[in-house]
Amino acid sequence: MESNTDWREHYLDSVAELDRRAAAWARLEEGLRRALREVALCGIGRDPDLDAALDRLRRAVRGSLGQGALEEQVSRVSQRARELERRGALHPLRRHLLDTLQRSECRIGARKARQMRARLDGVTEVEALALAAEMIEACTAGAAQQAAPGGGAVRSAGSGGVLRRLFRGGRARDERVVADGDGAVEAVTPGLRRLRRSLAGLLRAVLGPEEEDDDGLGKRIDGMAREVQDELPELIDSLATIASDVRGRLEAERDGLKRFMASLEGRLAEMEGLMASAEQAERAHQRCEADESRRMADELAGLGKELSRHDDVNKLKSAVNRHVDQLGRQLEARRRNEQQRAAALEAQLQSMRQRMESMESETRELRERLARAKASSREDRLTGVPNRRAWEERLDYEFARWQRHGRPLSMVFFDVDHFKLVNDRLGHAAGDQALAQIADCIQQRLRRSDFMARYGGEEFVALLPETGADDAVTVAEDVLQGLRESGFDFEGVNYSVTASAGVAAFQRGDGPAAVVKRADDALYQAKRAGRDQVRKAEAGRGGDSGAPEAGQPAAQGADAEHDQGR
Ligand SMILES: Nc1nc2c(ncn2[C@@H]2O[C@H](COP(=O)(O)OP(=O)(O)OP(=O)(O)O)[C@@H](O)[C@H]2O)c(=O)[nH]1
Repeated sequence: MESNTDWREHYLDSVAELDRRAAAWARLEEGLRRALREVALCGIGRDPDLDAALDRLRRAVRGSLGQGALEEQVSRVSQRARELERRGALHPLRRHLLDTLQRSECRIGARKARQMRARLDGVTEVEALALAAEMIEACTAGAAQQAAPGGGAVRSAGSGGVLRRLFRGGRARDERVVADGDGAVEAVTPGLRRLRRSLAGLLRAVLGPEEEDDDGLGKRIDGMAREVQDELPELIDSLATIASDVRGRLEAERDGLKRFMASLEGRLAEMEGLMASAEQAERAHQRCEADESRRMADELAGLGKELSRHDDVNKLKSAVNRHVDQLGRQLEARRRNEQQRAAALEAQLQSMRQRMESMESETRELRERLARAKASSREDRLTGVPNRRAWEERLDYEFARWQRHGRPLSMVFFDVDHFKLVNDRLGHAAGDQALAQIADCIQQRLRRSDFMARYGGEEFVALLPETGADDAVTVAEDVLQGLRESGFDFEGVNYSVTASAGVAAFQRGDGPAAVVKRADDALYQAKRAGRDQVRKAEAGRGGDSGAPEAGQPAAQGADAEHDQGR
């Protein structure tokens, strides 16, 4: 019985022991499952402590350690994994800060960046934010140092003109940014955009808006900047050359005008002097004449006295002779004086006449120069057709006429198709020649009463008075046909070229800006429809007759639209 009881207890103990072990293994298995889940969640290689714990766990699982040690390793791995999981929300912030640090290393300095990177390990959210603030401060300090005269980038950029140095300084920084990775390419674009803006500003400041508009230089530079980003330093240099040429020309004009004004003042002063001396001479002459007259009167009085005093004829004769001689001498002297005075007056008159003539011719020349300058400020230098400024003036004029008379008025925009390819394939010089020939071709196909201008770049615009939308479409089609037939010549070879056109007629209530927009939209439609064709703007309010209703104001709301531009 005893032995039976012992055996049963022993058996039950064994079962209990097995149950305990099974439960322990189940716990361990559960622990391992959890650990593996968490490890999978966290990802291997994310953290040195976790990697070490995983290593120890791997060794424990391989069996060299006892169960207690195994459990301990599992619990360490899960604890570390849980910690990492808890800080998971920080990861994007940390990664972002690390990226930023890497990109900004050149500004912050390698040592400081290394220190900051070390501090990023295991930081809390608040600490990370504090670190970000510190980073911003360090970057700003770095930038300020670089911007300072003789600072970093500018100093290392070498010689070759202020603009070139500035740009190279900027580009060197940008290049470093590009080298940092794909996302950083974004950082270059705003830089270039800023640069283009600065170029446009520079252009406007140096040339003035009129010069810029003259040949669409601003637009051209923008296009070129986009195309040849790498060649921007050269572009800036050529821009600086153009600017200094134009400024030189303007300064020469101003100096010429100054010189003319100075010489005009000199001439006027000279003439004033001549007039004053003529007046003086006249006064002296009058004094002389008065003296002479007095002397002659004295002589005559003396003669009278002699006549009454002398009874003796001989004495009387000699006295009369004396007086007559004296009077004769006085008259002779007076005649000589008169002759001299007449000669002096003639000389003065002659010199004044010469001065007047030279002043007239200089004034005429100046007037012509001013007229030429005025005309050239309204002419596109590249193509010789009116420029944007002339266009604005003519548009105002034709718009006012249209408002007054209400006769049809249409606008056509022409844009050369794929013009970029001409530049790309044949070079900019060919592009320039093509534009001049295209402008000529358009002008040839228009009436003399029409007005055509270069709107900018490869875009031209025409105003067709007394022409409704449908007739304007016919004219535009004729122009496109002309371009198709003539193409353009470059270095003895004829190349084909086409253009697209958008037509819009003035409608009741229109201001110029509304018509410009409709014609431009129509041009866009022509481009979208495959180019080399004309599109007419949809007739909006009031039909497309082009004529305001009799007695109605033609341009309701036009004033508001008028200055908006495109
Ligand atoms: N040679 C030269 N090129 C110019 C001038 N003004 C603008 N361009 C160029 O004209 C081209 C216009 O290109 P885009 O605006 O892309 O138009 P496009 O190639 O004509 O194409 P679509 O208008 O869509 O048919 C750019 O390459 C400008 O550099 C200029 O005065 N001379």
